[in-house]
Amino acid sequence: MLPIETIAERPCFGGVQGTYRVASQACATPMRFSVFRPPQAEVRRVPVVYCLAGLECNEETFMIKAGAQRYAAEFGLMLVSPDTSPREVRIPGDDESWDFGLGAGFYVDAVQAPWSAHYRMQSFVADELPRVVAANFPGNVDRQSILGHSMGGHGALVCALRYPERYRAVSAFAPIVAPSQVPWGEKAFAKFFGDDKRVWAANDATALAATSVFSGEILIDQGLDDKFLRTQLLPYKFVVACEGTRIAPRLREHAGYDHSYWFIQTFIADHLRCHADRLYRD
Ligand SMILES: N[C@@H](CCC(=O)N[C@@H](CSC=O)C(=O)NCC(=O)O)C(=O)O
Repeated sequence: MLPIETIAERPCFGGVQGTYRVASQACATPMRFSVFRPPQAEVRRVPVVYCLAGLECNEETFMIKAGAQRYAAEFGLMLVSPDTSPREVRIPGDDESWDFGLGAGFYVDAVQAPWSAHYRMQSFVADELPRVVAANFPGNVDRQSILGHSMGGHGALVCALRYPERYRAVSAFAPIVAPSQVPWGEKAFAKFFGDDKRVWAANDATALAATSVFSGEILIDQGLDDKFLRTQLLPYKFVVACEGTRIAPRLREHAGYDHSYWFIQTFIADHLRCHADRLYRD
């Protein structure tokens, strides 16, 4: 059993928006997450979309800022958004910078001490959360998908490329696609993984593209006025890495849009419609 504590629940678009806490075995510390139950979940189990937020965010950021619930209610999708790092256990150095540690767990399983004791966000998202959802909510975890923004886009892509059998769809907003090659990722991976470049590659969407058996389209939206585009995100590297594979990135570039949730709000309906199409397909 994976019992949860309810922190708050409120009506939203005919469904319920809630924040919860679970004693995570993966992270060996309590973890928070939020869930939107659409109205359809009153009478049946509904497909589940995991929504991964970016640096400095928490389990509420995507739910409050993305404007996703209106569409999830329309399409019959449960939304699940985890916190972006452990918080109730502290590790020296976890708050020294905004792009590593607290609020910046990078959705990977650290292998290097001291981080490896608790920073196991990939196991939390890909293994444990589905079991938590199945045990406590009317979500159908045989029909799951995943999306994310920035660091969360990296997390979504890596989860889908590593575990394609678990997700029927994946998409991303302004994802970090090649963490091994950009400052945010280099800093985090050095601390989480040390020098073992095989572990780096196993957690890097651009490196994984050549070997993943994932097949299908991946919608990626990118604002062209995003201040992180040319230094941290580099979506074109992923597009090139997918050439000759069965992964089909559909990169849409949007003049004038930046890295913010205003950008995400603008295109979230397209993402959830794509996810619903695949989640409700036979
Ligand atoms: N403090 C930073 C900016 C942090 C930031 O922009 N975070 C993004 C995600 S970045 C990649 O993962 C975010 O989603 N923030 C929440 C929001 O509400 O916008 C700086 O100094 O630039």
